[in-house]
Order: sequence, then C-alpha cells, then structure tokens
Amino acid sequence: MASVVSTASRKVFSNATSRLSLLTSVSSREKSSNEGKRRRDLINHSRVRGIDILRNPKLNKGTAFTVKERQLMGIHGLIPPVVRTMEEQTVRVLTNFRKRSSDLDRFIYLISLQDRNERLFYKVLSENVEDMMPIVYTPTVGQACEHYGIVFRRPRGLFISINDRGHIYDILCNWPERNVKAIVVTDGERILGLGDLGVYGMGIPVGKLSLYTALGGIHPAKCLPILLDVGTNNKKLHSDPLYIGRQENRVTGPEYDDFVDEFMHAVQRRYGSTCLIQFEDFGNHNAFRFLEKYRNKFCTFNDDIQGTAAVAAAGVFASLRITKKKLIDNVFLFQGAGEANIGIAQLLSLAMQEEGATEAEAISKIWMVDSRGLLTKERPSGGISGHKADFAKDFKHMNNLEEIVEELKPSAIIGAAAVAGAFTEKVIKSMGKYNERPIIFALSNPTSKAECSAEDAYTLTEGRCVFASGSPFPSFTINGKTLYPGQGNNAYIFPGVALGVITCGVRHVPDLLFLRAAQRLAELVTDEHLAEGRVYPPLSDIQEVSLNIAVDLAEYCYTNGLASAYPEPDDKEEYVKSFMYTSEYEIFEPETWEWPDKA
Ligand SMILES: NC(=O)C1=CN([C@@H]2O[C@H](COP(=O)(O)OP(=O)(O)OC[C@H]3O[C@@H](n4cnc5c(N)ncnc54)[C@H](OP(=O)(O)O)[C@@H]3O)[C@@H](O)[C@H]2O)C=CC1
Ligand SMILES: CC(=O)C(=O)O
Ligand SMILES: [Mg+2]
Repeated sequence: MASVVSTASRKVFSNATSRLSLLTSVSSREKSSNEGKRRRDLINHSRVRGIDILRNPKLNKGTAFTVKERQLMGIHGLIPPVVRTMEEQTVRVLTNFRKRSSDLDRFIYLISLQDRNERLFYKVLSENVEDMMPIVYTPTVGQACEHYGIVFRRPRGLFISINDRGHIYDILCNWPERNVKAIVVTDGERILGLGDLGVYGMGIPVGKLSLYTALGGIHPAKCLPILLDVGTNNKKLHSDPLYIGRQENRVTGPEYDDFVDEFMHAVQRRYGSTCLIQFEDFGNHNAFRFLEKYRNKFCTFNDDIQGTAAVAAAGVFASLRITKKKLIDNVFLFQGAGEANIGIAQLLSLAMQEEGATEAEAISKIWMVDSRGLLTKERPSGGISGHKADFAKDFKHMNNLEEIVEELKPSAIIGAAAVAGAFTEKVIKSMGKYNERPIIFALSNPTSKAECSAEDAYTLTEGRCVFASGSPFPSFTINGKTLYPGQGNNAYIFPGVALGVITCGVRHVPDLLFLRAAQRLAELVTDEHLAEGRVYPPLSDIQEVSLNIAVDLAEYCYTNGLASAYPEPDDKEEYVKSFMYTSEYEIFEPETWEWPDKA
C-alpha cells in the first residue's frame, strides 16, 4: 500500500532507541479505517461526474482511471486511451520534474500537479523528499514567494483581508472542507529571511501544509493554509502590477489586533477548540505577543519560535555525543536575537534546568548578538526589550562578531539573523581555534541568507566542525571523508508535533512538548549518522521521524492529562497510524462500491 508514511523505501533505524517497527505495513485498523475513508469520500463526491471528475484534484487519477471507471464516471474519451499504473505515472512525473531547467520551474510544475492530481503529488513528494523538499519548501519556496505574482496559478487556501472584519466566520464557512484540524496562518510580514512579502507570503503556509501531509501523514482535507492580508510595508509591492493583495501600508495597532482576535475566535467556532493554529512568519513584534496571548486559550504554537527551538536543540543534543560535553559545559553564542534564536535560547535554558542547572547558571551560558551588538545590560543604543532582556549580560559593549567570538570563545555559534555571510572566515577559524569540535549552525533561510556555507565551515575548520543549516547544502568531501550537513529546519518538528497534537485532541501546546520532541529527534540520530557528520537523521527518514515524534507526544499527552480524545488508546502507534493519509488512489469500480442512487 502506498501510504505516505509506509513507502517501500522505509528503513528501520539501527538505533535501539527507535522502538517503532517502521517496516510494519499498514495495520489492519488503518486498513479498515482507510477503506472507510475511501468509501466516505466517494459518497461525498458521488454527484461529481464527467469532466468535473478530471477537474477535481482530489478525485482525478488521470491516465490511471481504468476503462470500467471511465465508462462508469462518464469520462471515457476525455483522457488518452492508455491506462497507466500509479507507479508508471510517477516515472513520468519524475522525468518531467528533472527536465525542467530551473528550480522555480520545478516548483511551478509540482504545484500544478498538486492542483491536478493530489494523490499523485503526495506520492511523488513523499517518496522523493530529498529531491523535492528543497523545491516545495526552502530554498525554492522563498523564490516562489518573491515571484508569486507570476507563479500564482490557482488559489489554494483562504485569503482573509482586513476589509473582511466582522465576516471572518462566514469566509471560513466558504472553505469546502468541514473537518479542518490544522491551519497554518501568516500575515506575510517576515517571509523566511526575505522580509515583508505581504500576500505573496501565501507560498509558506501552502508549503508547510504540504509537508504536514507528505511528512506527517495528515490528510490534506484536514489542512487549511490562510493568509491574513493587512497590507504590506514593502514599497516595491505597492507598485507591482502583478501583486495580488492590498497595496497599502500594513494596518497596525488595535485594528490589527482585533482582526487577528476575530480570526482566532472564528476558527474556534468553525472548527472547534482542538483545531491547531500554527503561526508562521509573522513579524517579530507580533509573533511573541500573539504566542503569549493565545497559547493558553487556543490550540496554537509559533513554529518560528517553538518549532525552530526544538530542531536546533535536537541538533545540539546530538552534537554533544560528538563533542563529549555536557549541555551545561557549553558556551552558546547566538547571532540574532529574534523569534528563532530567542526560542532556541529559551529551550536550551529549559533543557539545562531539566538537567539540574539553576536558571541563572543556564542563562550565564547563553550570549546573544542583535543588530546593535552583544546583548549587554548597558548599551549606548539604549534599552533592551522583551525576552531579550533575560539574556542580557553585565559585560562591556561589543558589536563586532569576530571580536565577540575571540572574546567569549563559544563552543557553539548559532546564526538566525538573515545576515548572509555573517560567519566570516575569521569567525569560523576562531571557532576552530578554541574547540576541537566546534558547533556551527547557520540557520537562516533561504540559502542566500545563510551565515556561511557547509563547504566554508568544513574547510575552515579542517573538517572538524559539527555543522547544520536551515536550508540544505550538498555533502562535502574533505581529507577523504564525506560529510553530510544536517538540515536544522523546523520541518523535522512541526509535522510530528502536529500529528501528535491533532490525534490526541490537545487543547494547548506547552513548551515541554517541544522539549520532548527535541529529545526524541536527537535520540533518532544514530552513531552512524554522527560518523557522517549528520546531527539529524537523513531527510529520507523524515516521515519515520515525524511518526516517532507523534507517538512519543501521544504517550506524553495521555500520561500528563493533555489529551482530550477518549477513550485512551492502548497502542498509541496503531492509534496515530490509523489517522494517517494514504496517497493510494481510490477505487471507483462497482466491485468495491456502487453509486448510492443505484444502491
Ligand atoms: N532553520 C529554521 O528552521 C528557521 C530559520 N529561521 C530563519 O532565521 C532568520 C531570522 O528569523 P527570525 O528570528 O524569525 O527573525 P526576527 O526578525 O525575529 O529576528 C532577526 C534577528 O536578527 C537580528 N539582526 C538583524 N541584523 C543583524 C546583524 N547585522 N547582526 C546581528 N543580528 C542582527 C535582529 O536584531 P534586532 O532584534 O536588533 O532587530 C533580530 O534579533 C530568518 O532567515 C529565518 O528564515 C527562522 C525560523 C526557522
Ligand atoms: C523555516 C522557517 O520557518 C523559516 O525560515 O521561517
Ligand atoms: Mg517560518
């Protein structure tokens, strides 16, 4: 069965800690539940006939319709006479995909496939994660957002404008799916490291939710991408004739807050209190505020703060097995003190405290640099706002990263400031000078914003550094050894967290769930991975990672009273799997189904 998570390419983790039998084929419960789903789908769509079937990406199988199906559904002659298997179609898709001359063309090709034949799209994406994730996700999705005016083909998801205030619930009711369980929402203000792209940022919720399905096995009908259009402060977009949103400055202040508030309550009213709302790529000043405001009232999390924290912490935990240090024995230097890095710093601090350190001890190991230099209590440029204040030190003011590294001699440097090339030759060499195995994470996205390349990090430390990056870098061979840079991207976290949260009916998502996800992800890194320089399992294993995280969180949620889905299942793995999407085609033949009006 071609389940998104049960592809033939599955491997068993050699790590003994991987307690899931990943070669297990689809369980009988899953099978019966999938049969049920297929039948329900058919009944729901039973009025669709003829050409409308081919125009419906959820039903369309293209040349894979059998002759019987073609006759039964009134589509005979509307497609070429040949009948292909899904596997044969996959070969055609891959040939087409590889023939495209640029990554942006590959992006357009894949979203067109998604618009045409959803199951085939998810099959090829889930079976070719290493090749296709860099297209539907970072870095290419960044390029697609920048050029969304020409990339845009068919709308996907909901566009809710500030002009729609008072009617957001009605707009949600226009969405054809009733059982939405996961929303990724952005207002487009901080799209990757590319800045304010306004409505063009819609590529991000769409891309993230494609990964919900391809990596987390969450049914696409349960996923809803949403763009909140409050305008954009990007002046170029104000005069862009192709722009598809409000060509005015952003609405801010109480009007904006009320709009977001109405949105949150409308979602809860329409889809219930266990519908997960993932905040994505909001501007810094709003991201933290909304997280605080909504985290205990809604089922929500901020991926840039909490998801990134978990993936980076997991990378650090795995790195410690290489550096042979305890977490508390490190000195962390963060380049950037925004959503990503503050989230990581907070989670690492929590992890140190879980291991017995006091809060003060933990914080003393964490240094941060923002656009005004080292975070110190006294700075010529004035006060320090928000969460940054927790990490400010009694120390002299410094604002040159190279000098800061020389002064502090950190064991780990983590960049998330979208300042391309911030890890200069001198910074990297200093890291190599003071550490046998320096930890260097260049987390900014897309690739054009990375603090340094994998090649630079490896070359300038003679292959000694432990490297990870937000967007993928190719492997690099040095001193006869091939090293595989880890992709320190929240894509290792949010699909699994979402799957766990949704299946258990969690109402609030505490930080401890992210710490738990980080620990689980780190456990899945084997000694063989580490020997290859990886601090994450390879991307080809990412679906198993998501499942592991989801099952682990399910255990945790039921034990700690966070789950609302009852009765509690005995076998959490079977339970989680029973919810998962299969990209296998539905069968529209009388042997398995009869038209309801003839039944
Ligand atoms: N790998 C991953 O999974 C993720 C990666 N990211 C990436 O991280 C980057 C930052 O995102 P995010 O944290 O949300 O953005 P924010 O806007 O919240 O934070 C950016 C931070 O960078 C600081 N900064 C800006 N210029 C400099 C400079 N010259 N020197 C030092 N610091 C500087 C800012 O300083 P100030 O506070 O003074 O303005 C701010 O603290 C983006 O490229 C994003 O794509 C984000 C989420 C996940
Ligand atoms: C990966 C991600 O969420 C970001 O760069 O914003
Ligand atoms: Mg993001």
